[in-house]
Amino acid sequence: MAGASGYAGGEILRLLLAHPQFDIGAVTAASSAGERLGGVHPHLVPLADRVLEPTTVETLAGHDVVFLALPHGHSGALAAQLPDDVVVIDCGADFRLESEAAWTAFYDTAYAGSWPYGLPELPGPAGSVQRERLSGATRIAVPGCYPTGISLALAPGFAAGLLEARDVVVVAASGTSGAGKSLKPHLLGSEVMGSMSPYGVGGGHRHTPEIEQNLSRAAGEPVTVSFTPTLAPMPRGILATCTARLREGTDLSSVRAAWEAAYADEPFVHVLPEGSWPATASVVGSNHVQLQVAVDERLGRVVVVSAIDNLTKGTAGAAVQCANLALGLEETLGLPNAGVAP
Ligand SMILES: NC(=O)C1=CN([C@@H]2O[C@H](COP(=O)(O)OP(=O)(O)OC[C@H]3O[C@@H](n4cnc5c(N)ncnc54)[C@H](OP(=O)(O)O)[C@@H]3O)[C@@H](O)[C@H]2O)C=CC1
Ligand SMILES: CC(=O)N[C@@H](CCC(=O)OP(=O)(O)O)C(=O)O
Repeated sequence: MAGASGYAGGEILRLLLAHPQFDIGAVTAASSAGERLGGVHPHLVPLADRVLEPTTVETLAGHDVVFLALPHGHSGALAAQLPDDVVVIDCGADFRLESEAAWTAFYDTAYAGSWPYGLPELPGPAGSVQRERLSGATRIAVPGCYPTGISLALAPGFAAGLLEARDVVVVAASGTSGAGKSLKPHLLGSEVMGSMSPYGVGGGHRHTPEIEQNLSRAAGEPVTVSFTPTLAPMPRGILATCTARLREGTDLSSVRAAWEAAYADEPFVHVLPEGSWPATASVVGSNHVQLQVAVDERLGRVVVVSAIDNLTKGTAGAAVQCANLALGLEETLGLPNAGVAP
């Protein structure tokens, strides 16, 4: 586990502790190398006396599966030196985008290429689903947290041909752990508590091309998205409100039918019963995604709300789910099936 001292790495370790088929090997870090894991993640009691090692190819070699939870730009060089038959699951953005032009427009490191995209439930064209590309893969790029909730919310409508490809608008609120654990002035408690604030406004957030890539694949034509993230005063969770224009003649019953059909057999994605709405508190600590759909008949728009835990389904849960698929294990193995409340 590389990046074990970070938020995503800590969550992957929490899930692996409950996984019946994994033994945890080396745990690595950067500035925390040499420290006890219990010092940085006191909640991971069974691993408290493990010592964090430096993140090098030598410490990661010899494992069947390597999880990378490093800052952007650090995964490519490490992965390139690991044998091809080692399963590498990368939580960073480095291998998510298929378009070099999109990467260059939103990131300041060199384009590294793309790996199979680790969102198994993502509906594609003609009844396809992303999981088909993940079984047996040895390199998988875990999605960003916002793209997970937003893509799952809207893709069924595009795959079913119910939505127009323009004028898609998304506003999403994230808990502060989405930004990682390093010190950032805008994340100080006194700045965040009791306040919500937007950032990346005006189409500048780097998750925009990732969301567009996913929805364009589902639609079979280019989809453009206006995406505005906001920061919410909570440690975990993302609530995304996504709206798009319905094609002429599409009503609520055909919308519900399309979304329910897309996720009918999915263990982790749930279209809630009519009248119930997703809430971050309902999914914290679990690998579940909650969705609800509505139709604004006056404006001819669909409104889809999704809730995920950014650290579980939004990162670590997806990483373990993808590792299960890569290894041919049961996809749900070791993943938290119930959240914590209140
Ligand atoms: N937080 C979230 O909700 C999500 C995160 N991700 C992605 O997961 C990855 C990790 O994020 P997160 O855990 O939040 O970040 P954190 O800042 O919490 O952790 C970063 C980790 O990377 C290590 N690290 C820092 N610099 C280097 C370096 N130069 N070389 C090797 N290791 C280094 C840190 O070690 P040390 O502490 O010892 O310096 C730490 O273990 C990122 O790519 C992020 O985008 C993806 C989806 C959601
Ligand atoms: C609240 C917050 O700051 N969230 C992060 C998203 C975290 C994530 O999923 O992103 P990557 O893996 O793509 O870095 C952000 O907006 O940059």
